[in-house]
Amino acid sequence: MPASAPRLALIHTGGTIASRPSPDGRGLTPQTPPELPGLEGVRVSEFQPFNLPSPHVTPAHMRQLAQLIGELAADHDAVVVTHGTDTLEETAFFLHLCLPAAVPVVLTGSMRHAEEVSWDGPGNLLDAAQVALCPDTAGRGPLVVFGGDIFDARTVTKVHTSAVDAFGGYPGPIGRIDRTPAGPQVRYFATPEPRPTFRPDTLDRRVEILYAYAGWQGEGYAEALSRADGLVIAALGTGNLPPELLPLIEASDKPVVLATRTHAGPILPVYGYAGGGATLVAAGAIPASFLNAHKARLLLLLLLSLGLGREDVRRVFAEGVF
Ligand SMILES: NC(=O)C[C@H](N)C(=O)O
Repeated sequence: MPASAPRLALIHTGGTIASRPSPDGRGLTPQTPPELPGLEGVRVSEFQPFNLPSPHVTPAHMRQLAQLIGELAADHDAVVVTHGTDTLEETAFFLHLCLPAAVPVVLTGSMRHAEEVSWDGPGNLLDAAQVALCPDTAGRGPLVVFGGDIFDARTVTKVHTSAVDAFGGYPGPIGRIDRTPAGPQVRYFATPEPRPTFRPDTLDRRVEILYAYAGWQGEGYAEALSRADGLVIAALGTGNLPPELLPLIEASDKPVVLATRTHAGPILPVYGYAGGGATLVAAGAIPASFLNAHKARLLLLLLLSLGLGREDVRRVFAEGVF
């Protein structure tokens, strides 16, 4: 292979793309990482920092991955990460927040395992590698490629528990890869925006998520707030809550971020009834903009770990530059 051949780092972390039925008959478990099919003229180096089902992945693993990618970026042109789909969007967003956009990083996974007829692992992996190596991908930072669609780490979300097209998210893919007889065709529909990185030395803060529902009177709120350094609430609609939550939020001195449990759309503090978004924001709550609750949690975790206070946290969420 010529010395000028592109260098790709392939990082395996587990998930269904590495899974098979376990020999003890208990069900699927991560075992062997997938092989990258049909990519000629590329020098591929493989790494496996851990081999986990993605429900076992924590922010500490995400940080470990960010550090590894930071090291590999010095002598690789692009990075692909295989990952379980359940928390893939969280790892993608964490990497998006921590890594400079100059490093092309593409995450992918599969919804079917290697012993199923419709295994989607090899196709997704090849797509991810080709997107990562595509010159137009440079400067976009971590992306997710699944089913030929290319997603922004901020907006991508798992939208189906079992379908092969498991990823979506408002306002949809930012690009697409298709295979043609002439080779892969990658098209982008959006241009990247400049953004800062958030890189604390340690992840030593605790952020919990509470999920709002009709009739919630704040059960669990005080306990969560006493344990945590900040809370995210998956609130109703544009960021509204039952009236009982208003005095609880008013009395909180720790950051309380409002996301929505609705699958798309921003937090807008417009309603003035007790518990309406306008009253919650006046009481100190911080709107999460378009981020879902689990991504807002990661941003809040990084900001608190950087030592930011409530007003600086509010400013970062309000500016929306992340
Ligand atoms: N399709 C998958 O990868 C789901 C699996 N439970 C995981 O996230 O590890």
